[in-house]
Amino acid sequence: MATIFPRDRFASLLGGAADAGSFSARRTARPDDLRLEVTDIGPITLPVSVRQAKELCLIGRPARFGKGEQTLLDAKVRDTWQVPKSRVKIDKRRWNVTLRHVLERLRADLGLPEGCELTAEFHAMLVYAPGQFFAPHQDSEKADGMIGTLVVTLPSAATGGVLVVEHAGQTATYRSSKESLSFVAFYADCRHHVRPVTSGYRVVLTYNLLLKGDSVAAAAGRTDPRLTAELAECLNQHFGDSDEPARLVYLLDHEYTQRGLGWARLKGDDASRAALVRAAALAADCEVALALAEVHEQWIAEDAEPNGRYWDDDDGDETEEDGDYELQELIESTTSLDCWLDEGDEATPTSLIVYDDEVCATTPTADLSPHASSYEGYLGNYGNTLERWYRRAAIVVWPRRWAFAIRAQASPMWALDRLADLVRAGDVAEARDAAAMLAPFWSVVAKANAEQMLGKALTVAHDLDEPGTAAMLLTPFQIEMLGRSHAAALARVAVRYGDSWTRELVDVWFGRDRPAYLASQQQRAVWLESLPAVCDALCETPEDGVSVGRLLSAAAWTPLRESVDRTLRYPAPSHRHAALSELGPAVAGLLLSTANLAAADLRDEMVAFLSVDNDDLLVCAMSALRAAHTASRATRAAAGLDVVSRHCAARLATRLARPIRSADDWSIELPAGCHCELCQTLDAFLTDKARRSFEWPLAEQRRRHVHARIDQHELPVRHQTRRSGRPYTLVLTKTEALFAREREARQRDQTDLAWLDRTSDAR
Ligand SMILES: O=C(O)CCC(=O)C(=O)O
Ligand SMILES: [Fe+2]
Repeated sequence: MATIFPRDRFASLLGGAADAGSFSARRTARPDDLRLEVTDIGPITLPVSVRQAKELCLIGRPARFGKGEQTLLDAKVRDTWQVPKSRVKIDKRRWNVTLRHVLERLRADLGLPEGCELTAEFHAMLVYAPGQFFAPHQDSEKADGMIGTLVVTLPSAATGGVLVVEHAGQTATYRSSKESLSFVAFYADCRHHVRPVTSGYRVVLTYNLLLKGDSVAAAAGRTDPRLTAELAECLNQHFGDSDEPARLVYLLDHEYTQRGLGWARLKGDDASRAALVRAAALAADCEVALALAEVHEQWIAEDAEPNGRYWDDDDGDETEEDGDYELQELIESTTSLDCWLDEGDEATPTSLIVYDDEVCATTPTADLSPHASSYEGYLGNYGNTLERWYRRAAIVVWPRRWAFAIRAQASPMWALDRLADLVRAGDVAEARDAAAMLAPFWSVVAKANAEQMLGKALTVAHDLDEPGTAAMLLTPFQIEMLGRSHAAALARVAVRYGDSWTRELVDVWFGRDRPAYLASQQQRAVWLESLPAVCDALCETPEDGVSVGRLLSAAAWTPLRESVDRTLRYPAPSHRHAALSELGPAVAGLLLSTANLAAADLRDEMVAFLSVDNDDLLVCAMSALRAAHTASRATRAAAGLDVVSRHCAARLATRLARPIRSADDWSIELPAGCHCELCQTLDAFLTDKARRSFEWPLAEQRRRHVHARIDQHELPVRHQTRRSGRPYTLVLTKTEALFAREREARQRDQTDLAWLDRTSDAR
């Protein structure tokens, strides 16, 4: 026998409990209850005559429909006449009594508890001539408190024009009456359509349905104590006595927009179920929140027989959105929650993924209509897959003893605020205990908004006065998030917990254990450029910010030097130089930081690294000097940049002192790399001053090796293959670029040297 999990029993008890309200309902009234006049036409007689209906069409305008924020006109979606509102006059005295009466019954039909009230706000008068219709759609919530739509159909001899309303896989159809006024109400999350009118004219008044009063509070008065106790028992079993924080997420049946979500405004059965869940939670010492859920399901699906009809019959039990596939097996479902409202409707920004073993629902998600879907067709291992996204509302329940952990998972920022509040109130011990509860999940949840949380986290970590918990709180962050605004808090926390604690933290922030791709080179470089400002701020803190700054810069140097070393090994000179030049500002940032911090050891190490005789490194050094140029002369000197500048100048001068290549010197240097017999032949040709071209019979593989060597190092040599004879002949020709490049290099050196002369006073 399959086990029934407590959470499933919970959902099924709730399913049986509700008053079985419907998502739509109909009531009727006598035609004399409506006295309606339209300007220029006069009183409308009921049943509506064809003559008056035609007159209404003549003064009508094509009706628009809402799509997102827009209202559109498209006769393929909505084809009906709308009579201008200003022309419609209804005798209110009589009509309001009828409406109140009808709405009171519809309230009950729709499963809304006594004690709350439905009111209707006139929206539009519509006339459907033969052939006119309105394709499937969902009404937008046009006002706060709007929970549905009321359609009042005037009696007429029309046929067709059936109103079809769908919700959670169920369909209701409403034909208009020849004699009575018909009132159809449905919730705003129902898809509905009007089928084409086949003969005569269909005339309706549409209303926005508003809910007055608190639907959940009204239902609360009528909850069955026995059922509440059973539900509470399910909660106790679900949570058991384990120490792991857990939730129960009960998915409701109706859809809500962010604007429309609120405890007081739950629709239909959701209201009475929510009242029960709240009562059971209270009995089981749990807390609750209302949330919006996005459910993503992935199914294995199979192509189905196409049925080819546009207007589906209502009695078919398959209500697939387009009927061309059938669901076979659920591969995966993920539920994420946002927009968390506690019992007082107070909102907490949330972004939380919940696990399947904490989710339950009375109506399975697959019975609802997805707001998006994509059919992948055949996909490797799985065959055809279908992905669907649904929006549902959810009630989240958790034991009060885990309140802090559960809320912290939903909103880490809230957790930090709460810890700060506790500290401020003098409850440091309680704050410490609460913070310790975050340990199992903090590194995962804090990553989401880490950037905005670092400042608060530093302060809280300091105030807890507990090194282990403080380190746990700070571990999820990355060095690139640290800005000058964090300096004071960082210095304070470092002084409080000491050197080796800080060193450990800084290492983690630099991603010692983090895959390299997580912090891109680019982000790191930008951060290094900002490091002097961070160090400035650190130096200004009353605490010992300088030693933190030294720790940071020392930790930054190792990976930066490795980047430079890696870049030096790029074979193509153009890439190598571009990348080395890009690293210059980061190198400058770090060097300037050493000046602020008087970190002479690190400075000397960096200066020595930059001052070796290497033409490639010169590119990086020049770029660093240019980037640091805006710093004051004293700072540049303290950063050792004057030494770097002198080294570059000397190296440039040496290079410029070399004789200019004579016009008949065609020798080219082949960079080291390969010593194979082909490369030796190639080298002999390249270094030969006199030879410009070389005809070299070579088989394909061997030709390819030679090509690769030439291209890899961007040598000024053209390679062509003459496709005659066997093997083909590789024709190598040294190009004029050899001379052009040398001229350009010399010019660049001159410019650089002149710039150094202008900008340095030390020479
Ligand atoms: O004409 C009807 O019955 C429904 C009209 C409608 O769906 C709307 O105005 O949004
Ligand atoms: Fe509608």
